[in-house]
Amino acid sequence: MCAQVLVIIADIEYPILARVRTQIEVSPFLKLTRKRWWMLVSINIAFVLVGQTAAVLLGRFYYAEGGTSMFLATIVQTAGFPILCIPLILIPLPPSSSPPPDPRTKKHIVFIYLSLGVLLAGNNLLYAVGLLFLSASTYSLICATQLAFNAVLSYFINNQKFTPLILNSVVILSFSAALLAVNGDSNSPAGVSKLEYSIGFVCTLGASAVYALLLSLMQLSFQKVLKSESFAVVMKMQIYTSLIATIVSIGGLFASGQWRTLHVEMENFNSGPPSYFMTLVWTAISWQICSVGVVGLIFLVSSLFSNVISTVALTAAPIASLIVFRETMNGAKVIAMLLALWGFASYLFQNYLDDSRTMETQKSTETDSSNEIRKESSCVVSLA
Ligand SMILES: Nc1nc2[nH]cnc2c(=O)[nH]1
Repeated sequence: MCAQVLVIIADIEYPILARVRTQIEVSPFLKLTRKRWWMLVSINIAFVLVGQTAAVLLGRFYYAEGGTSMFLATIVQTAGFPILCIPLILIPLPPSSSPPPDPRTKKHIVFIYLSLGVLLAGNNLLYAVGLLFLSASTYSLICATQLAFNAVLSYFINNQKFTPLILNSVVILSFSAALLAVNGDSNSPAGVSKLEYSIGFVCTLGASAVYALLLSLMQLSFQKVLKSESFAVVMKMQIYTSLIATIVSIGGLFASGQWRTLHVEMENFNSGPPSYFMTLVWTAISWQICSVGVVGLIFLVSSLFSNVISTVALTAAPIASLIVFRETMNGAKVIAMLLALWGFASYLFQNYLDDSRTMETQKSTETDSSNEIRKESSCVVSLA
């Protein structure tokens, strides 16, 4: 899951513009000029866009070339997690101001990592089954519903507000998925039956829902137990949950007996064993590049922005798969894509409104308090 922690989600309470201002002007940790800030944001957007698109296409390529192991396709989504230690080591962290957790809290933290790690493994297995039966374009467009699930779940779990614009975005993204459900897909992988298409659709939709649930639960853990959303804490959450998910997925590979056929699968891979190996390695690397971008955007801008970018990036996969797999965009897919973009726009516009309101309030509070100070100092002057 590229975005697992990642998209720790829709913190509408941290509006984008307000956060941008705060990060640039106030944070001594980031101390960025506006130009450098924009450069870093652009680099991280590129990481998400390239990492996620490459990972989805490579995942489809693995199946298209004769790969059959859903568990192997699950493992590669998290197995590259040691790469995440690089930014954790390279980026200097400010000394922690909070006391170390007591033994009870430590137990809770271990429980959180374990349960979220297991949920993440299940989530990645659902994604792997979805991609087995669907074309890359249909798969990606269904994944875009994660934003709608996110809006609904964060209303119940994270007390996020649900406005008419958010409702509009949920309804439109649901229409987009429904259109793909009833329309079928002329680009479905060879030999996929109607029933298998339905299984692929349901698993991908289920994965998008579980992904949104993971994000909301992670945000809840940061607020209630970890009591921090610092760079190190978020990175550690990403690393430990990926470690657990990788162990669980490897367990699944052995329990299912799929490991016995891996050797044959590699020998029979259409483009040869070296290509088999490189496909898996680069899928794992691509998911981690995407993860670095998602976490980077959370810190540079906000988790909401990060979530929206990774969802918008999903619409790049259908375009890329036109070129790579010669898939075609039929009318239904084009309309589904336009609906998805409309859904994102509606979601973003709500955040823009929240931002503007927060900045207005901030400005008037600042003006009020500077007037207060002026009044007080004139008082002091007159008293003197
Ligand atoms: N981990 C993960 N995240 C995704 N987000 C969209 N598609 C996927 C996927 O296949 N795996």
